[in-house]
Amino acid sequence: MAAAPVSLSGRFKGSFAYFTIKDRLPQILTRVIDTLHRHKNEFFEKHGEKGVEAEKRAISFLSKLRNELQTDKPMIPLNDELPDTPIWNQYLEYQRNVSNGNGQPSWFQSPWLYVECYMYRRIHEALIHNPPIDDFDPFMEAKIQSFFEAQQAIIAVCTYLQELLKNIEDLNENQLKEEFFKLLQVSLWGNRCDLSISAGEDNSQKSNLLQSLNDFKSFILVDDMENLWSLLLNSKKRTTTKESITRVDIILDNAGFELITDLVLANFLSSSKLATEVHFHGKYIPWFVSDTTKHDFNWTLKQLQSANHMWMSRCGMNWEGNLKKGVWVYHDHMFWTLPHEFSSMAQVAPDLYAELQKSSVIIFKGDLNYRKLTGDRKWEFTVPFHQALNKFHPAPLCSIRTLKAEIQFCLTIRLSKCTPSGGSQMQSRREMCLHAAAGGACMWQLLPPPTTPAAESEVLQSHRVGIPAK
Ligand SMILES: O=P(O)(O)OC[C@@]1(O)O[C@H](CO)[C@@H](O)[C@@H]1O
Ligand SMILES: [Mn+2]
Repeated sequence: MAAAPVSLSGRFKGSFAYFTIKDRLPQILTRVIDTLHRHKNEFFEKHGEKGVEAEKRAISFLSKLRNELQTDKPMIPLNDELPDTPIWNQYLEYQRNVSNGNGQPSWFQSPWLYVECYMYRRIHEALIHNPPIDDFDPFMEAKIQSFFEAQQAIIAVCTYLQELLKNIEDLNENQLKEEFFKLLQVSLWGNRCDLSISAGEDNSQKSNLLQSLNDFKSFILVDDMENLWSLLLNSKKRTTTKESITRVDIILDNAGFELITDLVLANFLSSSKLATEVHFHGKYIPWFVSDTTKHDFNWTLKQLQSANHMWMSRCGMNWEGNLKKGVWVYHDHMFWTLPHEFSSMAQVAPDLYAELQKSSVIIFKGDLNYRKLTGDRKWEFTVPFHQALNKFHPAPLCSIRTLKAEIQFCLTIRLSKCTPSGGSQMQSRREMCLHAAAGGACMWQLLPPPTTPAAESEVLQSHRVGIPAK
């Protein structure tokens, strides 16, 4: 197998990576600094002068970080006392070694995936170093605002779910499949509500997404929901004895509306008995502005329970009940907030890899997870997705992602509404590729780890067009 290509990086001027590091990451850092400024009085009320002093030190730390970023300074080791610090500093050493003497690892020369993850870990370090504000989540305000901005959309999906649950026992297989496909797409489009791509600007779902699914269908040129359905249905049919289980793992992405869509999907999987267990995986620290932490997950359930809308509160009660009964489990392993490609998981976090091997299917939500699945490298579009996983497959996996970065794979083309520049005709299953456009959406399904080359050819489809307006 050919060596993996170079990583996407800010050293490629004009790339999305370059634009992100040059413009968007400084914007996000500035927004964090402004947030700390705006909470000065709260820190004083809660902690007195100590809180104000801590706020000043954190702002000074973040201003220095922003200057390092904007002037392409070398990355420096972390020096807080968190359990992941040695792993981060080992990774910096690794980057020094692989930089082939091209100087120190730095913001515009090192892999985009590393520097972007490193920025969020340095933001956390700025707070950790400054008690008593060390437990402050600088993105909390934006995540809460995004939740409340999406109230109508949340009411719509919670209402839809509760109406559906009233007669879910009476649905035949086709009707169940139809509902499954709908809720998968709601979860897909929920991924547009990401505050990192918007650099913290409001990016919440305002309208009832269920009414737009048909309009959005053409933005998913090819999806593989059928195979995902077959995998779950076959597993359900095998789950006749109480010993065997169907476990679905959802690697969460953004809090707010996207988290609600993932919980709605999970509720449908449990109530339809397509899954006997659902495991959620959130982030260990505040991450990529809107990614879900344990606090966000629990806050969301409490917020729903106390909502003055019957179906929202019913959802919140049911979901908390599922967690208490153990049919739902929440995990937040620190691996998800390390810079590593997922192909390193078996070495770096063997416990997590072993946990995921218990899954019947793993659903990876969002673009960052997709980038880590494929190493965020300059792959040719025609490279088999399975190859890009670089032997990472603890279980059958599916990536549901709205495209926000250049990386993209086409494996087999069943249908395409776009042709590469030059209008080439449909080519053989593995030759045609769609040139990366700005945005789009994918449903990805990786079948159980292929045993034969032929099995691999059954693997993925993907296409892209622009992401539809909300
Ligand atoms: O994982 P998510 O929430 O779908 O997206 C996170 C994200 O917007 O952050 C990066 C830009 O800063 C993008 O690569 C990536 O899409
Ligand atoms: Mn995210």
